[in-house]
Amino acid sequence: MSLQIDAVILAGGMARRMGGNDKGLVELQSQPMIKHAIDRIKPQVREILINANRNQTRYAEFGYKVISDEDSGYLGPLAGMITAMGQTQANYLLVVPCDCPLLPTDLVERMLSQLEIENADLAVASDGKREQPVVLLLKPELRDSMKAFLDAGERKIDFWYAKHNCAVADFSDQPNAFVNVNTPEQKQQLSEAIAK
Ligand SMILES: Nc1nc2c(ncn2[C@@H]2O[C@H](COP(=O)(O)OP(=O)(O)OP(=O)(O)O)[C@@H](O)[C@H]2O)c(=O)[nH]1
Ligand SMILES: [Mg+2]
Repeated sequence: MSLQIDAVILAGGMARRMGGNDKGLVELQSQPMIKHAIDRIKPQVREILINANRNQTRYAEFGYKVISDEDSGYLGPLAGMITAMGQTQANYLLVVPCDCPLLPTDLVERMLSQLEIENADLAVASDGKREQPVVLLLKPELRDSMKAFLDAGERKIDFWYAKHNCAVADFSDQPNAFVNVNTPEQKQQLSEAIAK
């Protein structure tokens, strides 16, 4: 039986730098930002879960299951990840944010390959300069470890994955794939770059 991989798209943040507007629904090139991420990820996984803490009805219109953080205190991205880890029955869970519209089309393939080469528990993507802590491929069994970390009051993802055997998947050949849209200015810049 081949490996099953599901994805969660994190859209559960407060998006303060976007003026509090729900970032996944903010439009880029006439499409909600999350739709760009869905289009990149859909061909690469079995099922998509959308993680959102508001506008759940609107997110459901994309046709995927919408899940909200088990802990509704806006604890950060780990809160969305742990919720999704408890819902998937797949062998691996891909985690991506809703605000990276140009994600690699070979993201899963390369993350899984690096994870297997290193016999690791999870993989994190790197653009060659920086690790992308919200772009992860992980085993759902890591849920207990993440729970203990959150229960201890810890919030930083990179501190959590440093406790595990974590492979780094190198995407330095496509550094723009992880361009992150956090502000209206960044949205405008990306819009102009795509139009060129
Ligand atoms: N489920 C969940 N996801 C979150 C939470 N906070 C951030 N995220 C997600 O994590 C990813 C990276 O977070 P940021 O880009 O910093 O997003 P943000 O916190 O909404 O934005 P700022 O308030 O401007 O920092 C995004 O996909 C967010 O939707 C949270 O409390 N719960
Ligand atoms: Mg961001």
